[in-house]
Amino acid sequence: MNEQVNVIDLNAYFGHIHVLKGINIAIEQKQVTAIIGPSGCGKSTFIRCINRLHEVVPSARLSGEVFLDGKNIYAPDVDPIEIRHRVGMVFQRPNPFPVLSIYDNVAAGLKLNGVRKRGQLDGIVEESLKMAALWDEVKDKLGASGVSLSGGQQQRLCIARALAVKPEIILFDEPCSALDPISTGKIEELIFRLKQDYTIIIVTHNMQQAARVSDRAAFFLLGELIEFDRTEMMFEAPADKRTEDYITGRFG
Ligand SMILES: Nc1ncnc2c1ncn2[C@@H]1O[C@H](COP(=O)(O)OP(=O)(O)OP(=O)(O)O)[C@@H](O)[C@H]1O
Repeated sequence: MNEQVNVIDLNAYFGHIHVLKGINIAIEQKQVTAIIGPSGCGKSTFIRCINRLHEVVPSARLSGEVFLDGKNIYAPDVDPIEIRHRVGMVFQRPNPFPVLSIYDNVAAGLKLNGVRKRGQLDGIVEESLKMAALWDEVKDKLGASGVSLSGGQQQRLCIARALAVKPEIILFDEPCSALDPISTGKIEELIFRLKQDYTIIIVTHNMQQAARVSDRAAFFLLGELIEFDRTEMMFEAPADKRTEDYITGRFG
Protein backbone atom coordinates (compact mmCIF):
# COMPACT_ATOMS: atom_id res chain seq x y z
CA MET A 1 0.00 0.00 0.00
CA ASN A 2 1.29 3.40 -1.00
CA GLU A 3 0.15 5.77 1.74
CA GLN A 4 0.14 9.44 0.94
CA VAL A 5 -1.82 10.82 3.87
CA ASN A 6 -1.39 9.28 7.26
CA VAL A 7 -3.56 10.63 10.05
CA ILE A 8 -2.53 9.75 13.59
CA ASP A 9 -4.78 10.26 16.59
CA LEU A 10 -6.46 13.36 15.21
CA ASN A 11 -8.79 15.25 17.53
CA ALA A 12 -10.52 18.42 16.37
CA TYR A 13 -12.55 20.96 18.32
CA PHE A 14 -14.68 24.06 17.86
CA GLY A 15 -14.41 25.78 21.24
CA HIS A 16 -15.43 23.12 23.75
CA ILE A 17 -17.14 20.92 21.16
CA HIS A 18 -15.05 17.85 20.42
CA VAL A 19 -15.91 17.10 16.77
CA LEU A 20 -13.26 14.54 15.73
CA LYS A 21 -12.24 11.88 18.20
CA GLY A 22 -8.99 9.99 17.85
CA ILE A 23 -9.05 9.48 14.09
CA ASN A 24 -6.41 7.15 12.62
CA ILE A 25 -6.50 6.55 8.88
CA ALA A 26 -4.05 6.03 6.02
CA ILE A 27 -5.10 7.25 2.60
CA GLU A 28 -3.58 5.72 -0.48
CA GLN A 29 -2.04 7.54 -3.36
CA LYS A 30 -4.04 7.87 -6.60
CA GLN A 31 -7.16 6.36 -5.21
CA VAL A 32 -10.55 7.86 -4.46
CA THR A 33 -11.48 7.72 -0.79
CA ALA A 34 -15.09 8.55 0.11
CA ILE A 35 -15.96 10.01 3.50
CA ILE A 36 -19.50 9.11 4.45
CA GLY A 37 -21.67 9.53 7.52
CA PRO A 38 -24.70 11.41 8.83
CA SER A 39 -24.92 15.19 8.94
CA GLY A 40 -22.74 16.75 11.63
CA CYS A 41 -20.51 13.69 12.15
CA GLY A 42 -17.37 15.65 11.24
CA LYS A 43 -16.75 14.81 7.57
CA SER A 44 -16.03 18.37 6.44
CA THR A 45 -13.97 19.05 9.53
CA PHE A 46 -11.91 15.96 8.79
CA ILE A 47 -10.99 16.98 5.26
CA ARG A 48 -10.35 20.56 6.38
CA CYS A 49 -7.72 19.20 8.77
CA ILE A 50 -5.89 17.70 5.77
CA ASN A 51 -5.21 21.07 4.14
CA ARG A 52 -4.97 23.16 7.31
CA LEU A 53 -8.25 24.94 6.69
CA HIS A 54 -9.72 23.90 10.04
CA GLU A 55 -7.47 26.38 11.84
CA VAL A 56 -8.84 29.40 9.95
CA VAL A 57 -11.99 29.27 12.13
CA PRO A 58 -11.17 31.34 15.25
CA SER A 59 -12.55 28.84 17.82
CA ALA A 60 -11.03 25.82 16.06
CA ARG A 61 -8.10 23.77 17.32
CA LEU A 62 -6.78 20.27 16.93
CA SER A 63 -4.30 17.75 18.24
CA GLY A 64 -2.61 14.82 16.55
CA GLU A 65 -0.58 14.48 13.40
CA VAL A 66 -1.30 14.49 9.69
CA PHE A 67 1.56 13.20 7.57
CA LEU A 68 1.66 14.16 3.91
CA ASP A 69 4.30 12.18 2.02
CA GLY A 70 5.89 11.35 5.37
CA LYS A 71 6.07 14.92 6.73
CA ASN A 72 3.78 16.17 9.51
CA ILE A 73 1.89 19.13 8.04
CA TYR A 74 1.41 20.52 11.57
CA ALA A 75 5.15 20.67 12.30
CA PRO A 76 6.20 24.21 13.30
CA ASP A 77 8.31 24.76 10.17
CA VAL A 78 5.47 24.02 7.73
CA ASP A 79 3.78 26.88 5.88
CA PRO A 80 -0.02 26.33 5.74
CA ILE A 81 -0.21 28.20 2.43
CA GLU A 82 2.12 25.67 0.84
CA ILE A 83 -0.02 22.84 2.20
CA ARG A 84 -3.13 24.42 0.67
CA HIS A 85 -1.38 24.47 -2.71
CA ARG A 86 -0.44 20.83 -2.40
CA VAL A 87 -3.87 19.84 -1.15
CA GLY A 88 -6.49 21.57 -3.30
CA MET A 89 -10.16 21.81 -2.42
CA VAL A 90 -13.46 21.96 -4.27
CA PHE A 91 -16.46 23.06 -2.22
CA GLN A 92 -20.11 22.15 -2.09
CA ARG A 93 -21.33 25.27 -3.89
CA PRO A 94 -19.41 26.29 -6.98
CA ASN A 95 -17.57 29.44 -5.93
CA PRO A 96 -15.79 31.01 -8.91
CA PHE A 97 -14.38 34.47 -8.20
CA PRO A 98 -17.40 36.57 -9.27
CA VAL A 99 -15.56 39.51 -10.82
CA LEU A 100 -13.05 37.42 -12.77
CA SER A 101 -13.28 35.99 -16.27
CA ILE A 102 -13.16 32.24 -16.93
CA TYR A 103 -9.49 32.61 -17.87
CA ASP A 104 -8.59 34.62 -14.79
CA ASN A 105 -10.44 32.26 -12.48
CA VAL A 106 -8.12 29.48 -13.58
CA ALA A 107 -5.03 31.72 -13.71
CA ALA A 108 -5.61 33.43 -10.33
CA GLY A 109 -3.63 30.97 -8.21
CA LEU A 110 -0.78 30.89 -10.72
CA LYS A 111 -0.54 34.68 -10.75
CA LEU A 112 -0.46 34.68 -6.94
CA ASN A 113 2.41 32.20 -7.21
CA GLY A 114 4.28 34.65 -9.42
CA VAL A 115 3.65 33.13 -12.86
CA ARG A 116 3.46 36.18 -15.14
CA LYS A 117 4.41 35.06 -18.66
CA ARG A 118 1.33 35.08 -20.87
CA GLY A 119 2.43 32.03 -22.87
CA GLN A 120 2.97 29.97 -19.75
CA LEU A 121 -0.34 31.10 -18.25
CA ASP A 122 -2.17 30.34 -21.52
CA GLY A 123 -0.72 26.83 -21.59
CA ILE A 124 -1.64 25.98 -18.00
CA VAL A 125 -5.13 27.51 -18.29
CA GLU A 126 -5.84 25.42 -21.40
CA GLU A 127 -4.40 22.26 -19.88
CA SER A 128 -6.38 22.73 -16.64
CA LEU A 129 -9.65 23.42 -18.45
CA LYS A 130 -9.06 20.33 -20.61
CA MET A 131 -8.38 18.19 -17.55
CA ALA A 132 -11.57 19.53 -15.99
CA ALA A 133 -13.51 18.60 -19.17
CA LEU A 134 -14.59 22.20 -19.70
CA TRP A 135 -12.29 23.43 -22.46
CA ASP A 136 -14.57 22.62 -25.41
CA GLU A 137 -17.45 24.49 -23.80
CA VAL A 138 -15.52 27.67 -22.97
CA LYS A 139 -12.58 27.94 -25.36
CA ASP A 140 -14.35 30.61 -27.43
CA LYS A 141 -15.36 32.76 -24.47
CA LEU A 142 -12.47 32.72 -22.03
CA GLY A 143 -13.02 36.43 -21.35
CA ALA A 144 -16.62 35.90 -20.16
CA SER A 145 -17.38 36.08 -16.46
CA GLY A 146 -16.95 32.82 -14.54
CA VAL A 147 -20.37 33.24 -13.01
CA SER A 148 -22.02 33.39 -16.45
CA LEU A 149 -21.59 29.62 -16.68
CA SER A 150 -24.15 27.03 -15.55
CA GLY A 151 -23.79 25.54 -12.05
CA GLY A 152 -22.19 22.35 -13.37
CA GLN A 153 -19.80 24.32 -15.58
CA GLN A 154 -18.91 26.57 -12.64
CA GLN A 155 -18.05 23.52 -10.58
CA ARG A 156 -15.77 22.23 -13.37
CA LEU A 157 -14.24 25.73 -13.52
CA CYS A 158 -13.49 25.43 -9.79
CA ILE A 159 -11.90 22.05 -10.45
CA ALA A 160 -9.77 23.62 -13.22
CA ARG A 161 -8.79 26.37 -10.79
CA ALA A 162 -7.73 23.77 -8.24
CA LEU A 163 -5.78 21.78 -10.87
CA ALA A 164 -3.93 24.83 -12.23
CA VAL A 165 -1.62 25.07 -9.23
CA LYS A 166 -0.70 21.39 -9.60
CA PRO A 167 -1.83 19.90 -6.30
CA GLU A 168 -1.03 16.35 -5.24
CA ILE A 169 -4.34 15.79 -3.52
CA ILE A 170 -7.80 17.16 -4.21
CA LEU A 171 -10.44 17.33 -1.51
CA PHE A 172 -14.03 17.43 -2.72
CA ASP A 173 -16.62 18.50 -0.15
CA GLU A 174 -19.97 17.28 -1.48
CA PRO A 175 -19.13 18.64 -4.95
CA CYS A 176 -22.39 17.56 -6.59
CA SER A 177 -24.96 18.43 -3.96
CA ALA A 178 -25.96 21.62 -5.80
CA LEU A 179 -25.93 20.00 -9.26
CA ASP A 180 -28.44 18.24 -11.51
CA PRO A 181 -27.95 14.56 -12.44
CA ILE A 182 -26.24 15.30 -15.79
CA SER A 183 -23.72 17.68 -14.23
CA THR A 184 -23.25 15.20 -11.39
CA GLY A 185 -22.45 12.47 -13.93
CA LYS A 186 -19.84 14.72 -15.56
CA ILE A 187 -18.15 15.46 -12.24
CA GLU A 188 -18.14 11.76 -11.34
CA GLU A 189 -16.55 10.85 -14.71
CA LEU A 190 -14.01 13.56 -14.12
CA ILE A 191 -13.15 12.28 -10.64
CA PHE A 192 -12.70 8.83 -12.10
CA ARG A 193 -10.22 10.19 -14.66
CA LEU A 194 -8.41 12.48 -12.25
CA LYS A 195 -7.44 9.62 -9.96
CA GLN A 196 -4.87 8.56 -12.55
CA ASP A 197 -2.85 11.58 -11.51
CA TYR A 198 -4.21 12.71 -8.15
CA THR A 199 -5.19 11.36 -4.78
CA ILE A 200 -8.81 12.23 -4.18
CA ILE A 201 -10.86 12.46 -1.00
CA ILE A 202 -14.56 13.10 -1.44
CA VAL A 203 -17.21 13.83 1.16
CA THR A 204 -20.58 12.65 -0.06
CA HIS A 205 -24.07 12.05 1.33
CA ASN A 206 -24.94 10.05 -1.73
CA MET A 207 -24.30 6.34 -1.19
CA GLN A 208 -24.66 5.54 -4.90
CA GLN A 209 -22.06 8.16 -5.63
CA ALA A 210 -19.68 6.72 -3.03
CA ALA A 211 -20.20 3.26 -4.54
CA ARG A 212 -19.65 4.56 -8.08
CA VAL A 213 -16.57 6.70 -7.63
CA SER A 214 -14.59 5.48 -4.63
CA ASP A 215 -12.02 2.75 -4.11
CA ARG A 216 -12.20 3.00 -0.34
CA ALA A 217 -14.77 4.41 2.01
CA ALA A 218 -14.57 5.70 5.56
CA PHE A 219 -17.71 5.79 7.70
CA PHE A 220 -17.80 8.48 10.40
CA LEU A 221 -20.34 8.68 13.20
CA LEU A 222 -20.45 11.31 15.96
CA GLY A 223 -16.85 12.28 15.31
CA GLU A 224 -15.45 8.76 15.32
CA LEU A 225 -14.18 6.70 12.42
CA ILE A 226 -16.29 3.56 12.67
CA GLU A 227 -15.10 1.66 9.62
CA PHE A 228 -12.65 2.07 6.76
CA ASP A 229 -12.39 -0.46 3.99
CA ARG A 230 -12.51 -1.14 0.29
CA THR A 231 -15.78 0.37 -0.92
CA GLU A 232 -17.01 -2.98 -2.25
CA MET A 233 -16.48 -4.61 1.14
CA MET A 234 -18.06 -1.72 2.96
CA PHE A 235 -21.21 -1.91 0.85
CA GLU A 236 -21.46 -5.68 0.51
CA ALA A 237 -20.29 -6.86 3.91
CA PRO A 238 -19.84 -4.03 6.41
CA ALA A 239 -18.09 -5.18 9.56
CA ASP A 240 -19.98 -2.88 11.91
CA LYS A 241 -23.74 -2.92 12.41
CA ARG A 242 -23.79 0.91 12.53
CA THR A 243 -22.19 1.09 9.08
CA GLU A 244 -24.76 -1.34 7.73
CA ASP A 245 -27.62 0.65 9.27
CA TYR A 246 -26.33 3.86 7.70
CA ILE A 247 -25.66 2.39 4.27
CA THR A 248 -29.05 0.74 4.13
CA GLY A 249 -30.74 3.99 5.10
CA ARG A 250 -31.87 2.95 8.57
CA PHE A 251 -30.55 6.21 10.03
CA GLY A 252 -28.91 9.46 9.02
N1 LIG B 1 -17.45 26.98 12.23
C1 LIG B 1 -17.96 26.17 13.18
N2 LIG B 1 -18.11 26.61 14.43
C2 LIG B 1 -18.65 25.83 15.41
N3 LIG B 1 -19.04 24.55 15.20
C3 LIG B 1 -18.91 24.06 13.97
C4 LIG B 1 -18.38 24.84 12.89
N4 LIG B 1 -18.38 24.07 11.77
C5 LIG B 1 -18.90 22.88 12.14
N5 LIG B 1 -19.21 22.85 13.44
C6 LIG B 1 -19.78 21.73 14.19
O1 LIG B 1 -18.89 20.63 14.11
C7 LIG B 1 -19.59 19.41 13.94
C8 LIG B 1 -19.09 18.72 12.68
O2 LIG B 1 -19.41 19.51 11.55
P1 LIG B 1 -18.99 19.10 10.07
O3 LIG B 1 -19.41 20.22 9.18
O4 LIG B 1 -17.59 18.67 10.06
O5 LIG B 1 -19.93 17.82 9.84
P2 LIG B 1 -20.36 17.11 8.48
O6 LIG B 1 -20.36 15.66 8.78
O7 LIG B 1 -19.51 17.58 7.36
O8 LIG B 1 -21.84 17.64 8.32
P3 LIG B 1 -22.73 17.85 6.98
O9 LIG B 1 -22.86 16.49 6.38
O10 LIG B 1 -24.02 18.37 7.51
O11 LIG B 1 -22.00 18.82 6.09
C9 LIG B 1 -21.07 19.78 13.90
O12 LIG B 1 -21.60 19.56 15.18
C10 LIG B 1 -21.07 21.23 13.55
O13 LIG B 1 -22.19 21.87 14.10
